[in-house]
This record gives sequence, structure tokens and C-alpha cells, in this order.
Amino acid sequence: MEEPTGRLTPKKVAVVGGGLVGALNACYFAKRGFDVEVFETREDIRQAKVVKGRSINLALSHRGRQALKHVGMEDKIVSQGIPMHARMIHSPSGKQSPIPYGKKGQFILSVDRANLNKELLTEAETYPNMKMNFDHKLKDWSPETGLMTFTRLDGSHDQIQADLIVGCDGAFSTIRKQFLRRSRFNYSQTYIPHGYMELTMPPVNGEFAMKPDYLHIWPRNTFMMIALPNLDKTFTCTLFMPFDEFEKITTGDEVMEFFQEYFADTIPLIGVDALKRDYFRLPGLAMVSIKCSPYHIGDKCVLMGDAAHAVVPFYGQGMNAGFEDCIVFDEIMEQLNEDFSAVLPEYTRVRVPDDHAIADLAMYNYIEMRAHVNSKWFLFRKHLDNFLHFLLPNTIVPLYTMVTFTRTRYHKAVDRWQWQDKVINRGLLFGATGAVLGGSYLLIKNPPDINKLIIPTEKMWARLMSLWTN
Ligand SMILES: Cc1cc2nc3c(=O)[nH]c(=O)nc-3n(C[C@H](O)[C@H](O)[C@H](O)COP(=O)(O)OP(=O)(O)OC[C@H]3O[C@@H](n4cnc5c(N)ncnc54)[C@H](O)[C@@H]3O)c2cc1C
Ligand SMILES: COc1ccc2c(c1)CN(c1nc(C(=O)N(C)c3cc(Cl)c(F)cc3C(=O)O)c(Cl)s1)C2
Repeated sequence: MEEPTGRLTPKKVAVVGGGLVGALNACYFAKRGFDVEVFETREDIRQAKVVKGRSINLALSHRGRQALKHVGMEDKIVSQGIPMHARMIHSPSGKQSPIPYGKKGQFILSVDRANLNKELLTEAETYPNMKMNFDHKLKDWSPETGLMTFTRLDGSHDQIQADLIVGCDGAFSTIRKQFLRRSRFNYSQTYIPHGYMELTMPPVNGEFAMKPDYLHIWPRNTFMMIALPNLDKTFTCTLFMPFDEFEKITTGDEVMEFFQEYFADTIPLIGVDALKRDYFRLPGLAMVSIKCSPYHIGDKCVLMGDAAHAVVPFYGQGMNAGFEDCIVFDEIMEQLNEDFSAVLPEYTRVRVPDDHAIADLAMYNYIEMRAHVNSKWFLFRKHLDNFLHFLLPNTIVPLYTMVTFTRTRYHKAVDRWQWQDKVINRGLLFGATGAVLGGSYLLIKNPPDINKLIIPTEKMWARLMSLWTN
């Protein structure tokens, strides 16, 4: 729009949703000089005492860090996170086995969700061209006019117009509702049968109850628990379990029986009374996987973060993917000179395949872990991944490495992983065939003296099996 002075007034961008992705996105648009207004349902969480929400802490990895770096926030957030250099696998017998994420410098970070959100909101407010509107719940908006209607707690309404609407209002997005009414909008959502519950593991004598620089995992096929460290020396333990299993446990004693059977080593660390009390504090919470396309309407509206792609957390990538959405959109803005009519369709074209790929990967990993991942299998697979990567560093790159420690496009990481799987399976097949042929040849050439063969005694088998099962 041209002012009388001939100076172009900056376009107005409305970011709906002041969660993790909305707050970061606001920084991106403000950095570009747009007039940015953020509209957030909740009160300012920086004034709230307790922030109700989903996971208390999250794993921040490379993609998310790169997005934070672009707006100068990486060092601050990293300094408030706890590095996790390896996974610590807890077996049913309580044995702990570390598996490094990679080389020395390769670690992921446990970050506090509420603190991250507060830091991003505060950073966004440092831009003079930024306006924060808390207690503003979007009720409806028009793709034709870009007019949005917000309701306030006092029952009043605000009507706001913007040149661009950025929907960052999460998995149950109101912005996306208008997309659903339009022809050729593809949408799918899947609730998985598992729920999750968070339990707190307090410090012991002022120190972490377990080693802090690890992502602790108790893989138990149908059940799984993971624990991430917090700056206050607690761990947030997230228990994943089918809802019908949650519902079977109705008394404190049944909680104890369950934990005794599957997570016995955590009982003294979480505490019997805390387990019996906190298990019933909240019900198991649902996890949903949402995919949709296109992400835009004309040159008027674009979806990012969970509003565009909610993923199950079994790759620790939801927030990282949403943060990466911000970088990708900004790169396209740079390429296409901020021309929304070109930027929005290009963003859909580029980003949909990648966000769908990570949604599929996370669901695949959930199914894989539920089906046959116990501590032995998890250890075997991760050690195999790391061994093959050590042998052929430029040919075999573990999928989790591409996902977690690079900005390899998610869909290209999946393509590469499928190619590698073929190479490994063929290699194993040729290797096995070669071993059988070679062994047979040697046996025929030099038949063994049957009297000298070592037949494992009963005692030897028992010893071997005890090694394997512990
Ligand atoms: C158990 C669990 C563990 C997870 N672990 C990880 C992890 O380790 N690493 C990782 O990267 N990701 C993880 N995630 C995913 C991560 O939490 C999400 O991907 C991330 O929070 C998405 O951010 P967002 O800003 O898009 O949405 P949200 O965080 O949901 O924010 C949406 C915001 O919009 C606001 N809003 C909603 N509706 C309206 C409306 N009508 N008007 C105005 N405002 C509105 C909400 O109040 C909220 O503030 C996990 C998720 C779960 C459930
Ligand atoms: C706060 O709630 C949550 C909930 C789930 C997660 C996180 C935080 C963080 N998560 C990460 N997952 C990976 C990963 O790539 N894979 C394949 C794994 C997947 C699972 Cl399910 C797992 F238990 C370990 C690994 C592992 O490899 O360590 C990372 Cl790397 S971080 C999962």
C-alpha cells in the first residue's frame, strides 16, 4: 500500500497461535520488516503460574537449532538446555546400556517447553514492528477477505484484517477449518491406540537420580517409558501405553504391580507414594497424527507447525519440523522477493513432501517400537546402525542421524534409508550365501574328525542363554 509520502507501508502479517512455532515465526516475519501481530488464545504464559500443556520437556535437535540460530536465539536456548549425548537403555533386569548418538559433538538437548515458549515470545516483543495479543481466540476467518474474528474472555469480539494470515494454532487449528471446506483440500488424521502420561523423578540428595546427559529409555514392546532431564535436576518420565491398559490400572497397588513388572528400577527413583498419587493425577493423553495439503490458500493464508502436520512423538521431531517450516518459508520468501502469490504455492510444493515424510517416519517408528522393540532389539539395531556407519561412513548413514543431526530433506532421508536397507539386505544375503558356499567347500575339502567336534554341553547352552537374556 502506498502512503502519501510515496513510502510503501509494510504489509501486515497476522500470526494466529503464540505457541512454539507461532512465536518463532513472529520473529522471522518481524525480522523481515513486516508489521506483525500475534493472536494467542491463552493469557501471557510469562505471567501464568503453571502452564498447562503437553510434554513438559522436549528434545531439540539440529533442524530446530538451525531455525533458532537464524533469529539469534540458538545460543540462549542451548545454554538453557541439557545435552543428551547418548540413549541409556534400561533392560527389565535393570541393566543399563548406553548407545551414543554419534561422535563426541553430536548430542540432542532436553529443553523446557514453557521456558522455550517464553523466551521466544520475549524475543518477538523486542521487534518494534510487533504486537502481541493474548486472550484472543480466533473464532472464524474469511479466505476471501482475510477478515478474522477473535473472541475475548470478557465475551467481546475483535475483527482484524491482515495481508497474510499464518496459521500456527496447533493440531486442532481453527485456521485449518476453513481449508477443510474447500475443494481439493486433502486431510487425514489418525489417533493412535497409545496414550502418554508424564511422571516426575525427583533429585536424590540434591542430585539427578540417574545420569543426566542421556535420553533414558525403557523399551517394552507394548509399553515404553522415556525420561529427559530438567534443569531443576528432576527427570520428566513419559510413559506410553495403550489406553485400554491405562484403564485396567485402577488402584495404587495395581500401579505398583505394573511398575514392578516392567519398570522396576524406576520405583525407588520416582517413589512409591508419588507413583500411586501422580498416576491418577491426569488421565493418559491422546496422540494424533495429522497430514494435509495444500498448506496455503491463494496469497492469503499459510499453515505451519502442528496446524499443518501434527506428528506422533516417536522421533522427537514435531517441534523441530515446525521450526524448520519457518526456515524453509523464509528461504522461499528470499528467493521470490516476498511475493506471497508465488511464495505460498512454492512453500506447499517444497514442504508438503517433507512434513508428510516425517509424519510417516514417526508413525513407522511407533509401530516398529510397539511391535518388536525391547531392550535387546533396540540395542542390537542401534549398535548395527553405528557399526555399519563406522565401516562405510559415506554409504551407510543411520536414518536417525539424517533426521536428527542434519537438514537432509525428510523425504530424501527416507529415500536414502530405503536404498541403504536394500544394500544391507543384499549384502547380508550375499554374505550369508558366500559363507554357506565357502563353508560347504571347506567341509568337503577337509572333512572334520568327528571325535574332536565340540558338542555344546547342557551347561554351556545354559551359560550362553544366560548371557543373551541378561
Ligand atoms: C508427548 C509429546 C512429546 C513431544 N516431544 C517432542 C520432542 O521431543 N521434540 C519435538 O521436536 N517435538 C516434540 N513434540 C511435538 C511438539 O510438542 C509440537 O510439535 C509443537 O508443540 C508444535 O508447536 P506449534 O506451535 O505448532 O503448536 P502448539 O505448541 O500446539 O501451539 C499452538 C498455539 O496456538 C494457540 N491456539 C490454538 N487455537 C487457537 C485459536 N483458535 N486462536 C488463537 N490461538 C490458538 C494455542 O494456545 C497454542 O499456544 C512432542 C509432543 C508430545 C505430545
Ligand atoms: C518428551 O517426549 C518425548 C517422546 C518421545 C521422544 C522424545 C521425547 C525424543 N525422542 C527422540 N527420538 C529420537 C530418535 O531418533 N529415535 C529413533 C528414538 C525414538 C524413540 Cl521412541 C526413542 F525412545 C528413542 C529414540 C532414540 O534414537 O534415542 C531421538 Cl534422536 S530423540 C523420542
